[in-house]
Amino acid sequence: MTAAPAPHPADAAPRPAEPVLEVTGLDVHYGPRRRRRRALHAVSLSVSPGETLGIIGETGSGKSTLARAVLGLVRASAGSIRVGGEEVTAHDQRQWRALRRRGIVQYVFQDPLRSLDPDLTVAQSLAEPLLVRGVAPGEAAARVRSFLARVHLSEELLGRLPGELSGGQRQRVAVARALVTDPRLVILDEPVSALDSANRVQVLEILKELRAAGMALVFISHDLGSVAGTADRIAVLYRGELVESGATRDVVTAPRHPYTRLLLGSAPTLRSAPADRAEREALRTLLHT
Ligand SMILES: Nc1ncnc2c1ncn2[C@@H]1O[C@H](COP(=O)(O)OP(=O)(O)OP(=O)(O)O)[C@@H](O)[C@H]1O
Repeated sequence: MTAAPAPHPADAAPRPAEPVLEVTGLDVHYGPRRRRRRALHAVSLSVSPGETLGIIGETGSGKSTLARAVLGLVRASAGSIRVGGEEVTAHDQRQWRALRRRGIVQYVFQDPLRSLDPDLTVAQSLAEPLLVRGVAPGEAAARVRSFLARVHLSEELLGRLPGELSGGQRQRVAVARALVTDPRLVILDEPVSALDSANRVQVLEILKELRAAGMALVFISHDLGSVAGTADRIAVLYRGELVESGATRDVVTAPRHPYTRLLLGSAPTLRSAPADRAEREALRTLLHT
């Protein structure tokens, strides 16, 4: 009997890419020991290269805490976080700074003034992450110009301070700053919530281009409508726990958890028929008492 021929490498099933972000059983608490309050419990998720994970939840559900934990700004009290294959859960501040300097993970917050130094011009803000990584000033300036084009901003803005830009321009500069180091993972915490609809559409288009370029994005929002058009998958946070996650289409068309149905009911444009008012009231009572 002859052995079956070894499969040709081209026939072998493609191996799934290693996740850029892997969070397993994450707990985060705030406050001193005696008055500790749990903000996240048993949160597990992963994001692969080129994938956008949307995280939605109402105010206080723990979205920003999750972003902060993944950026090393708050400590996990249980569970693990891996970024770019590196176990980072027990990293101290020095190790986190080193990881952030390597530019593997970047962030964009709702308020661009939190990501941008008000005393640095656009050119300085965009060049800074490159200079920190040892890129020569001439090359940094050239890369800054190319990134400005990528976020559809004119070179005329390079000499301006953040306070001399419109809100939409500021947010696009913050997005460009997050991109200059060519990160593998970008955490976006409510990146379009403060923008008018024209700027919102522009930033969402930019995010789609990034995803197409292979970046992994975590897009956090209280607004399912903003996330649904961009995310491949959606995870729903409720009172610090992930209550549902799945392909965006499945979560939007066939939500399993009552809280997800409630969120969908608040975003009627996503479904042809808005949720019935009485049903929504009943869900609210169920969830909030
Ligand atoms: N620094 C802090 N100290 C103590 N408690 C905090 C702190 N930051 C957040 N919390 C609490 O942790 C919980 C989760 O807050 P978090 O900011 O992560 O929610 P969120 O979903 O991002 O809300 P929002 O949409 O309003 O920003 C809330 O109960 C909040 O009051």
